[in-house]
Amino acid sequence: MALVAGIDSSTQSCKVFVRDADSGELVRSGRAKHPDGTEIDPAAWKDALDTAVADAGGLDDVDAVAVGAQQHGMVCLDDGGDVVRPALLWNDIRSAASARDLVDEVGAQQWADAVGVVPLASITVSKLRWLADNEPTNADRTAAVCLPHDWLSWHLGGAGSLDTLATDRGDASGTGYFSAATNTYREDLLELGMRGRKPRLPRVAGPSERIGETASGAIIGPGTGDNAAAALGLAAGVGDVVVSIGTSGVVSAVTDVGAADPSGIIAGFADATGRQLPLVCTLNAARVLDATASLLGVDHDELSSLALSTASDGLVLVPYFEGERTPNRPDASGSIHGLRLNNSTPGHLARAAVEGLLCGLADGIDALRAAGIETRRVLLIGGGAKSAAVRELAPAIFGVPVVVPEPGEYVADGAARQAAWTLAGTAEPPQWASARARTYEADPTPTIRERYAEAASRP
Ligand SMILES: Nc1ncnc2c1ncn2[C@@H]1O[C@H](COP(=O)(O)OP(=O)(O)O)[C@@H](O)[C@H]1O
Ligand SMILES: O=C(CO)[C@@H](O)[C@H](O)COP(=O)(O)O
Repeated sequence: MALVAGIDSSTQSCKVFVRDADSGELVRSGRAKHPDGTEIDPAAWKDALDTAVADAGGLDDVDAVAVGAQQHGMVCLDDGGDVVRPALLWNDIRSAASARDLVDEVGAQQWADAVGVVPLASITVSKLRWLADNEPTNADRTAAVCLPHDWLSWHLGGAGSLDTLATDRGDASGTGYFSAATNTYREDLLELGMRGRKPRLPRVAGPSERIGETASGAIIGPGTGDNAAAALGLAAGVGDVVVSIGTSGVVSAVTDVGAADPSGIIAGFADATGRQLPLVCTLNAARVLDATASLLGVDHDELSSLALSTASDGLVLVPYFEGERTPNRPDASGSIHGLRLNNSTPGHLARAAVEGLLCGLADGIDALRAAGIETRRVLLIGGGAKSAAVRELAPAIFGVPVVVPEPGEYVADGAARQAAWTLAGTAEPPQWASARARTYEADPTPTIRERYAEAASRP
C-alpha cells in the first residue's frame, strides 16, 4: 500500500494527514500549534511541522508528500538561504498604506488586468513595498522572496540553493506579481514593489510536478495555498462555493474563467489543477466566535447554544475586530448596533456574533454571483464549521443550501491528494471517495442581511 502525506500549515496550526494513495483512506494524523501573532519566524512553522510529523508517526514510510499553507506570507531569504526577518503574514495590516500607494501608482483596473489582484495589505507585493520603505537594509539583503508553502517544501527537500525554490500557480497567484491568466510572473510589478530591487522568485511548477525528495526518499509535490488545497481536497465542482471559516473567512469557487475585479473584492487567484479560483477573503472569521465566547465567559458549545436559543431581535455585530480586508477597511474596529433593554442579553450577543460573521461571508457569495459564477450550494469547512449555530444559521443567511462535510482537515486532504497525483503521474488527480456530509436548508432571512448592511456601511 503506497502512502501519501498532506500538510496544512495554516495560521493557527500545522496538521499532517497520512492517507492511502489509491483509496484516500485515512491512516494516521498529527498536529501542532503555531505561535500567535502576525509576524512569525518561519522556524516556528518548521518546528510545528516536525512536531506534527512526529505526532503522525513520522513520514519514513510515506511515498509522497505535499504542503498546503496560509497564502501571501512574505518570506525573505538572503544569499545563503537564511530568513532576513520574521515573515509578515496575510493578516498583518501594517502594509495597508503601501498597498494604497501601489494602487495609486498603477491604477486599480491596471492591477486587476495585469495580475487579477488589486493590492491590499494582505497581498505579498504590498508587504514587499512596506519592507522597501521601512527596512531598506533588509530589502537590500533579500536575495529571494517566497511564500510559507514554498519555504516549507524547500526545507522538506533539504533547503539546497535558492535555485531549487519552487511554488505552484495557486499560491503564486496571491503574490500580486504573478498572472493566473497568462501563468507568468510580472517581474516589473515585483520590482515596483521592491523599489527597483529584483529578488529571485521560486520556479512555478506544474500542478502535479515533482519538485524534490525528502531525506527518506518521498517525492515532494508542488504544494499550494491553503484555499486551493481545500478546493482540491473537497473535489469542488461547478456550482460549489467553498466557504471556509478559519482565522480568515473565505468564499471561493473553481472556475474556468478568472477574475479581474478592479473593486478588489474578488481576487483572481488560481486553483491547484490548472483552473481558476476567484476568491473573497475576510480577516474576521472563527476568531469572532473565539472573542465573543471569551467576552461572555463561555466555551464554543455554550456560545452556540446561546445563539440558537435566542431569536434575532435587532442587535447587529459588525465583526471588524482586526480591521477588515473585504471590504477594505484595515483601520476599522468591531461595533455593536441596535442595543435595547430587551436585547441586552448574552443570547442576543451570541446570535449577533454568528449572524455578523455569516453576513460578511454572504456578501462574498453575492459578489461571486454578481460576477456570473454559479452558486448552487455552499460547502462549509474550517474550525468555525464545528459550531452548530454557524451550521444551522448559515443557509438562511447565505440563501443557498449549505453542505457540511464531516469534521476534517480539507486543506491537508487536498495536499495529500496532490501528493498522490504527483506519485501516480496521471493526467488527473486520483478519485477518492467524498467525505460524508449533512445538508442544511432554510428559507432566506433578508432582514438580517439588510440590518447588517446598514450597520456595516456606517463609518
Ligand atoms: N466548536 C467550535 N466553534 C467555533 N469555533 C471553533 C470551534 N472549534 C474551533 N474553533 C475555532 O476555529 C479556529 C481554527 O480553525 P482552523 O480552520 O483550523 O483555522 P486556521 O486554518 O486559520 O488555522 C480557531 O479560532 C478555533 O477557536
Ligand atoms: O489570505 C488568505 C486568502 O487570500 C487566507 O485565507 C490565508 O490563506 C489564511 O488562511 P487560514 O489560515 O485562515 O485558513
